[in-house]
Amino acid sequence: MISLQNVSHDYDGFDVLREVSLDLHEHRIAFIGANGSGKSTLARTLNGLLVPRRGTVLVDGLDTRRNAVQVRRRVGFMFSDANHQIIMPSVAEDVALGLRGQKLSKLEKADIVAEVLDRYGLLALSNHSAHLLSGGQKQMLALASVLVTQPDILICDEPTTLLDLHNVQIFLDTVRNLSQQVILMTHHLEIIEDYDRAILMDRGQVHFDGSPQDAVAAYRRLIGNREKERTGR
Ligand SMILES: Nc1ncnc2c1ncn2[C@@H]1O[C@H](COP(=O)(O)OP(=O)(O)OP(=O)(O)O)[C@@H](O)[C@H]1O
Repeated sequence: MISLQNVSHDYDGFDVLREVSLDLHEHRIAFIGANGSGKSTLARTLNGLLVPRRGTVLVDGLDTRRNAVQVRRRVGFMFSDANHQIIMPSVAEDVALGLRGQKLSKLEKADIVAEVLDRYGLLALSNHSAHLLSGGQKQMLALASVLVTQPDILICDEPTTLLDLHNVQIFLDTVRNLSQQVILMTHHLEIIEDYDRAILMDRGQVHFDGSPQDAVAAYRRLIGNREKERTGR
């Protein structure tokens, strides 16, 4: 489980997260909220990519401030733009990178890579250039490359932003069937309907925490109120 305790962060004095405390234990949790509300910053604190200025993030009791390596092993991270994540020239090599350092023979690694590529519909593309894949294929590759490391928890920061409707569906179906805990940051409110919990962020704070339906309703009310403030009507 990930636990945030009084987490605050600022960029050069500009507060982005303010005293956020949450225990994240449900199987699938979504974070929603306006641009700049702090979702990506919060996402990056969950696997220690970012250590918050104040407060503590614990992953299964491990403090991200002191146990970065163990935390990264437990928590996989997917960026919205897979180009930030794909490192190796070929599809198979990129997935294999996740197995480096593991005590496995070349043959065992090749078998695992082939099995993972097959599971995510990429086997026929094994030897293709990873950077020449379509956007949807890149996203599936990024997912495969994270999941080959067998994380307990998967953080997805706006994973569907660059995908067309068909690839959104493929991505969602894939994620729906994962046994791992999934924590998703998104602007696509329709994709979180069957999530176990949704948290609405506003100006670096938790504004609402509950069911997806109630969170989306709270978001619409919030936007309505902000619009009234802005226009004075
Ligand atoms: N590396 C950075 N340096 C300075 N400011 C940053 C940095 N990253 C984010 N910010 C600022 O922090 C605030 C929160 O950004 P963040 O990306 O966490 O929000 P978000 O809810 O994910 O937004 P969006 O939905 O637009 O992706 C924004 O005002 C942003 O400009």
